[in-house]
Amino acid sequence: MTAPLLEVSDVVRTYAMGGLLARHRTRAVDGVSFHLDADRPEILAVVGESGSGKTTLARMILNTVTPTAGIIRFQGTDLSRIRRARDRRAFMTHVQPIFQNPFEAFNPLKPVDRYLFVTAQRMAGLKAAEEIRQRADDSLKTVGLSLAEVKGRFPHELSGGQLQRVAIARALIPTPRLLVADEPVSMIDASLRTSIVNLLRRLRDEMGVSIIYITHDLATAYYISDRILIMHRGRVVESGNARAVLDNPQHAYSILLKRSVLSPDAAASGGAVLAAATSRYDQP
Ligand SMILES: Nc1ncnc2c1ncn2[C@@H]1O[C@H](COP(=O)(O)OP(=O)(O)OP(=O)(O)O)[C@@H](O)[C@H]1O
Repeated sequence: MTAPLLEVSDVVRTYAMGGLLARHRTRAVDGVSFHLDADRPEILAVVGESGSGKTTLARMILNTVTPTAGIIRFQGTDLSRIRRARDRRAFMTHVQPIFQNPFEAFNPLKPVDRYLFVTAQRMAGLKAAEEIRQRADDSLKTVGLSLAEVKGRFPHELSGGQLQRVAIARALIPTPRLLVADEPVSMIDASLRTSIVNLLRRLRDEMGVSIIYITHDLATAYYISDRILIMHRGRVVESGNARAVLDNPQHAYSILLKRSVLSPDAAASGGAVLAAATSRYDQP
């Protein structure tokens, strides 16, 4: 039997909070379990308000934050057992991050093509200059750009949408099986969001890449995801087929989340309506 691509089992992450006298632990992620099949690429949306634990969960899957309890396995390997640099590199060829702000992901003083070349050398193990250039160009073409367009250009010479495409191209160079995309379109101009979101869908359909898509945005989650996890205070309160859950949420928090996000007031309030509504939900 093939091991799942990713198995997250009862994972917890706590952090110490407060000063010396009022020290307590907060459960950023509190007993989360799910898995991704190895033979069925999918987009899994993880949604929830700010502070619900989405980024902490993403970091544990990327193996940059260690769970306090529980196990995460990638292709059957327990991530806590990956210690040697060589094994870490091998893991990173399979699981790649996409971050929220592409301008923070690149050094402003380095031309962006350097990143692609270094990734092709270090992560994909390519040696010949022509092979490296070719892999960078192929990867850029997958995201609708080309090496000729970005060669020698610095991050500030590209739009946010173009730079996020370069970040995705870089992540694709080692031919990963899983992308962990944490709010990948929230800093991108609204007019360019759809093209990035469509790109994620194409990567699933044409390259067989699974994607964990972390977002506040229920509309794009509805549009591209196969499954959804709704998180609240570190826990998964509802999960299932994305359209079924969003069309007909069952859990009180999911109903509130949908209502708050979709109400006309919500767009104008920049999240204040959601925060107010969910804090009402939190009242005992
Ligand atoms: N390094 C840390 N030290 C202490 N507390 C942390 C740390 N990282 C996260 N937390 C806390 O854990 C909780 C979950 O945070 P997390 O960033 O995972 O949520 P999120 O859903 O990704 O929020 P956002 O959408 O705002 O990024 C929050 O209460 C946060 O303050």
